[in-house]
Amino acid sequence: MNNSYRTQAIETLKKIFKDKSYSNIVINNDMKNVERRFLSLYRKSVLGVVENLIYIDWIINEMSVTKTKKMEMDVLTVLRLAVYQIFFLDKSHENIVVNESVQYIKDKGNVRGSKFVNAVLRNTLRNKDKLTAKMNELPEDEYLSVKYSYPKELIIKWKKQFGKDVEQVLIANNTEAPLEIRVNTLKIQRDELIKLLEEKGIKVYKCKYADKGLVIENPFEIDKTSEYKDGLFSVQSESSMLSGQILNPKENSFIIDMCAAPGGKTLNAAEMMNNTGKIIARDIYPGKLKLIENELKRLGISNVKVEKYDATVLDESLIEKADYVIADVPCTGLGIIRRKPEIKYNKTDKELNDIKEIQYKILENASKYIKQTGELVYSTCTTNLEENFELINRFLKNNKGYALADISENVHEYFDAAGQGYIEIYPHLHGMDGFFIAKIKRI
Ligand SMILES: C[S@@+](CC[C@H](N)C(=O)[O-])C[C@H]1O[C@@H](n2cnc3c(N)ncnc32)[C@H](O)[C@@H]1O
Repeated sequence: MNNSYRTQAIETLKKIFKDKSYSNIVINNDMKNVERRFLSLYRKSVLGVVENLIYIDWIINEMSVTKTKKMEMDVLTVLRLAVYQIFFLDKSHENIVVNESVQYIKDKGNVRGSKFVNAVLRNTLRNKDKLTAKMNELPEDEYLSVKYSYPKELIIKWKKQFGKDVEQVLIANNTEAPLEIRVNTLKIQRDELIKLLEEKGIKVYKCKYADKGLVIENPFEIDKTSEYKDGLFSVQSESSMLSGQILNPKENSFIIDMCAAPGGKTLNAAEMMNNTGKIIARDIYPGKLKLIENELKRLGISNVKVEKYDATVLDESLIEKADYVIADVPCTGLGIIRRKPEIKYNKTDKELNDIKEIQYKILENASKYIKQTGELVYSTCTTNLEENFELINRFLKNNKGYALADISENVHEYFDAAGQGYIEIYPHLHGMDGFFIAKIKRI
């Protein structure tokens, strides 16, 4: 091992914890400072700490009189990284991990801190088996919370929702998500792209549920390939692709995408319409809209107009104008913990209540934009019922002119509720990101 990647990993972790930045964004940004041969260890270690934070802090608090809440940020972060590596990575490196961690704090001029780190980590190494045994004896909710690193409130909530499957749910949400890509059918067909990628030694197979999707088995730096630069595909999760498959827009339609950035669903719809018709792609954050504009050029799409707009404000000029509306609303993100593990620690009840009201308002506005023959797809990347079926139900009760539309033909035979107009996707059942997708029509 080598200390240089450790220094960067600690800096990255500090940004994630102190500034509450998304791990995937910070990692992608900081990766350039890490030697190529350490990239995989760097990424795995940073994500591993975030994913197993409650477990790690429980171990540190068992082994130290000074508790994690009282520790200096540098010392705490070094300990978190080392404890992760001691418990989750190759055993043979344990002593190197301790030595490098102690050295890191010493190099900062903190001799007392380095002695403390040494004592906690040596103590941890000596007591590893005892600690695991003690963890296994914790009362059930606490055990699940510590072992899989989810706040206790979420364990209690999910026990109510998933019953005896809760442990499977926790495990599935801690499992690394596959990298999926969407074939740009304006430029190439799926079988042809498979051939091109395989010729380069990139192993791919077809997604089970998404007709335009491929799973990349050995995903590193896929965006450096000429196929990516030529716009033959985009990175998009299979669940997100299904939302387009459910929308299934006809050529020459007019679509409003109310929460469009970074553009996955807009771009998929544009490809499905064969670059005909028109899509207005809106988002409240102008910085994120630039991402869509860049993608339009790369993919060769010309039927999209990008606009900054707040979806909670009704746009009178668009009432009953759209053939389709996409309302891919901001949400708690509890379905994408596999990709952004910090999501499990961040949400409060107040935030949830605020977000539900925003979602409801966006849905209400969306419903006003569709023509009499139009269709609206509402989606979230959360498994939280309050943001999903319950929200749709509330809307339908308050708005008698609307109903759920049968989508069973769009998702083949796989989802029971598709005939009733919606699907619920779960990592533990489908191996995909947790999503809710519903199609609503006027009646
Ligand atoms: C789930 S993401 C959309 C993902 C996107 N549809 C895609 O497939 O790539 C939700 C988006 O809603 C945007 N957003 C949040 N509040 C908004 C508002 N009031 N009006 C419009 N967009 C909003 C966020 O910036 C975020 O990009």
